[in-house]
Amino acid sequence: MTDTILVVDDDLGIQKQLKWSLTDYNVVFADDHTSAIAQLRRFEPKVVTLDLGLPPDPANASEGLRILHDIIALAPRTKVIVVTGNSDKQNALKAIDFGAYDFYQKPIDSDTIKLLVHRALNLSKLEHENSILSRTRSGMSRIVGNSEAIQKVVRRAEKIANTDISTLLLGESGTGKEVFARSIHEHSPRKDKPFVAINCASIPENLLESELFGYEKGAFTGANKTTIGKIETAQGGTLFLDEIGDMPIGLQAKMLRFLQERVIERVGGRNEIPVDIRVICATHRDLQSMVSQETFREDLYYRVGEMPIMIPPLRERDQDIILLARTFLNIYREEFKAKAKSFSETAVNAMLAHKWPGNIREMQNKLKSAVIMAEGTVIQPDDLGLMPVDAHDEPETLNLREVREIAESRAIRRAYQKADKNMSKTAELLGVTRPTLYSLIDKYHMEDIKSSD
Ligand SMILES: Nc1ncnc2c1ncn2[C@@H]1O[C@H](COP(=O)(O)OP(=O)(O)OP(=O)(O)O)[C@@H](O)[C@H]1O
Repeated sequence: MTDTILVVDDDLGIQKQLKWSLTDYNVVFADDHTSAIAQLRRFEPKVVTLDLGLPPDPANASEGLRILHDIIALAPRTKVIVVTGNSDKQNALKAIDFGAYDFYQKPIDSDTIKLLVHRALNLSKLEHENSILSRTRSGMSRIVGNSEAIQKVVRRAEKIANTDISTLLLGESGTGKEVFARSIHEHSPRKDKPFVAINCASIPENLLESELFGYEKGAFTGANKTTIGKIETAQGGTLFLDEIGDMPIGLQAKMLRFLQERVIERVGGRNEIPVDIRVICATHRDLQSMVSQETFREDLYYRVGEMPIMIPPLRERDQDIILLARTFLNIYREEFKAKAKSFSETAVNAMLAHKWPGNIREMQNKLKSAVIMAEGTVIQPDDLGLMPVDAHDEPETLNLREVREIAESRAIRRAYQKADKNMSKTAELLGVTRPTLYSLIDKYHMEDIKSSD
């Protein structure tokens, strides 16, 4: 989409000259305070060039500075390049003091002004991306995600990080349970102590007990020396028990005792060893139904699940799909020195339509191979191993009202992603006004779509 530049100047000659210099952009004009503010509101330009010498006070810069002041107050991220007469350095510096991005002295030279605008625009885009990232990365910096769903989970995790409550992370494989466990640890008072993770599903049943609790010399054949287990290794810190649903029923009673009494005994040992550990568990299984099938102890279930946190699957986090894809694209591009820089529109649509059964892990894998395989700078659905979204994706219903509703809500989502979540741009892409867009969002209950303007 072409970026809009607002030129505030009352000199028609200069307006024309700037229009010709800035052909890569959509240039809009204003010639006084009222029209400048109206255009600012209407087009939300990232860059404004502003002549300081405007009527009714062309000789002094008072009107120009007033406009500058109001632009910065209304849209503080806008980069304003002030244009001054060639002997008016003092006002130029005053403008910089007021918050202008740069100044430029007449006469106007096409190449220079082009370069200035280009740089200002780049900076504005970078700042915008950074602000998204910092919003996304506020607090729990490992967790990339802008959707309301993930932000809610982050807030919940941040709150409990300070406590010692046993947390149970629930969610499909690859949704980020381990990332959350680490983040909780890093935000807890135990952060300088060890974070020890153990996957209960990946260790054979007969070894899991000694792996967790350790063993005394001579406890069994091959136990040549006393060895401490994962629980003792985590002393003072956090123990992450992944796939707790796969813990053998025989070991569950011993786990319960450790969680209740905070003491352990090594295998073959007789001494009770006190432990001070925070425990975080995770599982993709339905523990509640395991309890009813008696494959998971009810008392242990209540003990590990004092505070459950449900991490939503990626397919329910539309907004995060593109943000994560861009994040991984940048990481892998750098890592593999690849030339892929962006996604084609069909690739974006294919990613939004894909169900992501493997969640974020699947996205990492797809992005890695796409970055390596892409022939050009633009990643296509094929590079991602995805089918382009086409007519086969039609809704099953034949009810015209429903068909229309499905098509409309899909179009709103796509426009919103394409417009980088800017509501004015989303409305513009859809060819509706902002109020109409808001009423459609209400009508289709798309509460996750919010203004980031
Ligand atoms: N919100 C996120 N932001 C960035 N990377 C993420 C996020 N969530 C997960 N990841 C990455 O995705 C991968 C899978 O995450 P993780 O191992 O935490 O998932 P999991 O739910 O524990 O999976 P499993 O149940 O299969 O063990 C990891 O490489 C992790 O770094």
